[in-house]
Amino acid sequence: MSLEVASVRFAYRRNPVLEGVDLRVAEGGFCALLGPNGSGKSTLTKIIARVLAPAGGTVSFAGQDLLAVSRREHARVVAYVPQSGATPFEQTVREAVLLGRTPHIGLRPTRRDWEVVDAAIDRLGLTDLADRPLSQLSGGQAQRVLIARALAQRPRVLLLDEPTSALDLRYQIETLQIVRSVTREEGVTALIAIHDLNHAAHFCDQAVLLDGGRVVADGPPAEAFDAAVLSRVYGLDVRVTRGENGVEVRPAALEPLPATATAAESA
Ligand SMILES: Nc1ncnc2c1ncn2[C@@H]1O[C@H](COP(=O)(O)OP(=O)(O)OP(=O)(O)O)[C@@H](O)[C@H]1O
Repeated sequence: MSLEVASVRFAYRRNPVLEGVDLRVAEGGFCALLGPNGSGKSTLTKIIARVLAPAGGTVSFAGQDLLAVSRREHARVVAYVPQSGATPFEQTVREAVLLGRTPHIGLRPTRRDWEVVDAAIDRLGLTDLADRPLSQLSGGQAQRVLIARALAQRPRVLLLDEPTSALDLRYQIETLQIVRSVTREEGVTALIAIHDLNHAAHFCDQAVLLDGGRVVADGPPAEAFDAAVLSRVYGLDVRVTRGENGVEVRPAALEPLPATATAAESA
């Protein structure tokens, strides 16, 4: 059982963005979707989330065609955390997270639904903010609400589009730990668009690198990260080191600088 994307093509008007993308994430896998700005990461996650329809290709999970099932069935399988969410009116955190239960709820939420909601709120460290309106949250707190909503959905596939972009260091790490534990403990399959190559290498078991509308590297990060490929794709000279702590990517410009005389010394 796996999430499979095959030959997916997409263009915005006449601007082709995805030109035959193939990838496969094993059930319970945690896959990083990497690539420079504009390489199509968001577009691909939106296609899997059915926000956009591809011009061609297929998306399936466990053999089920995710582009053909009903919206409700799709929402039972796939949860999507967009880059940022609309905060329409004075909805509270708890009400916003309850929206994640929509595909499971009958006429009204049950006690069990509220338990799942409160557990997701607790997991994202939002308990103290549960009754606060979304309009009164910081950017990072609002981002954590979107993640809690996706977890409350209890999906089989979790798609996250740069979910840590507004988070401080502690919550970046905690969020990635949470997603990893959801994959490990609950067998959820996760695909995360992310810019930090080192976070991807540390937390994910697969890295897929997009460039020019195609997949140019795919595999365990330690194998997929190649200095020559990354340098070409990002247009920046990078070094890749492999040590006890796994693989690490560093721009050559961040290598220690040669010692230079200070202004005071040379005066
Ligand atoms: N709504 C849109 N209309 C037209 N072009 C778009 C639209 N959304 C994105 N694009 C273009 O499609 C390409 C891929 O964008 P996408 O947002 O998928 O890239 P990305 O890899 O997620 O980028 P980033 O790292 O900056 O978030 C870019 O060239 C972008 O300008």
